Amino acid sequence: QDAVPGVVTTAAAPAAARPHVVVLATGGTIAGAGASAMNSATYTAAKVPVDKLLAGLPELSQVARVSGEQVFQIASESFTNDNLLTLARRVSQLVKQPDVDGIVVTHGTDTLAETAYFLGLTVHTDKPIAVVGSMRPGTALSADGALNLVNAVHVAASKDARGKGVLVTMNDEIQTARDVNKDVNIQTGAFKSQWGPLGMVVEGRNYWFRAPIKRHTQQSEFNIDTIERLPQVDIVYAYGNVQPTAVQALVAGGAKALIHAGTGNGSVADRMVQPLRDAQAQGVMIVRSSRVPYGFVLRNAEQPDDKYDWVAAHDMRPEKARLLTMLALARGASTSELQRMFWEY
Ligand SMILES: NC(=O)CC[C@H](N)C(=O)O
Repeated sequence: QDAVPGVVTTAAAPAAARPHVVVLATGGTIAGAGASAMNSATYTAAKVPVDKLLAGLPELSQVARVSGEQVFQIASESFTNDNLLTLARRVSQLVKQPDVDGIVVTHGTDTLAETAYFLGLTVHTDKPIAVVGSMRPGTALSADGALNLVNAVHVAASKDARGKGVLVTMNDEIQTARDVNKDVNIQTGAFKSQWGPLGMVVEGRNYWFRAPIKRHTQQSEFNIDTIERLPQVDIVYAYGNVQPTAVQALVAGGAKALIHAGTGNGSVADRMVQPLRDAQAQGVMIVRSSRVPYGFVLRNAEQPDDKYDWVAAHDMRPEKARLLTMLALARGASTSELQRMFWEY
C-alpha cells in the first residue's frame, strides 16, 4: 500500500496487475447521510469521508487498485471558480503520473455537469476521467451511489474508455460531459443528454454506441496547467416583464461577459437589447443562450448577431456557456474566436 498521507488504498493485494484509479472526492449526496432509510430527499450532503466511502465498497477491489483523496467536502451548488481550478489542477497532476490509469471525481449532482465539462475542456490526457454522484444518500433505501461509484471506477479503469474525454456515469449510463445535464431533480435517472448517452456500463462491462465528436482533453486549446485565474462571467435570465436591473448590476459588479439565458431560440426582450448593447460598449461580451433545455441557438435568428457582434451559444446551456466563455476570455479571445469555440467544443 502507498504510504501517502490522506490516501487510502482499499484494494487487496495482489493489486499490481489491476489498473490504478484515483478517486477524488468533493462531497455531494454520494457522500451524504440522512436520519433514516426513508430519507431519500431530506438529508445532509457532503458528510461521509472518501476513505469510508471506499471502505464500504469491497467490490471496488475486483475492478481496480483504488486510492482516494478528499479534495473538498461540499455541496456542489457552492462550487466556486477556485474549486474548479483546484480540482482540475489536481486531476492534471495525477494523469501525468505513469502509475495512474484513470480518475474518478465524486461530486454533488447539482453542478456535476459543469465541473465535468470544465475538466474536459482543460485537462490534457487520454486517460479516462469519470465524474459521478448520486441522487440518494448511502443511508437511503435503494441508494444509487454504490453502483454509480463502482461503475465510475470500472469506466476509469477501462482501456476502451481512453480518448473519450470526461465521462459521467450515472444510472448505468456513460454520458459525455459536454452533452449531459441534470434534468430531473428527484429521481435516479436524473442525467440526460439530448444527443443520447455514449453507452452503458452493466455488470463490469462497457457497452459503447457512439463517441464524442467535439474537441476535448487532448485536442483542447485550453490547458489547466497554464490558467492562472478565470474572469468573471455572469448569467442573466429572461422572463416576462424582465427589466435591465440585473444586467446593470452585473456590469457594475465587474462581469467581463454576460450569458443571456434567453427565451425560445435565445430571444431577447425589446427593452433588454439596448441595455445589453450598452454593456457591450463598456467591454462586456454578450453571449446568447437559451433557457429552453433542448434544441440550439442559431446565429442571427431572433437577433442580428452579426450586426451587434454577439455570440450564439449553440446548444450549450447558460451555465456551461459561462465556463467556455471564461476560458475563452482567459485566453483573450475575440467574439469571432468565441463563436468558433461554441461550434467546436
Ligand atoms: N444529489 C445531489 O448530489 C444533490 C446534493 C447537493 N445539492 C449537491 O449538489 O451537492
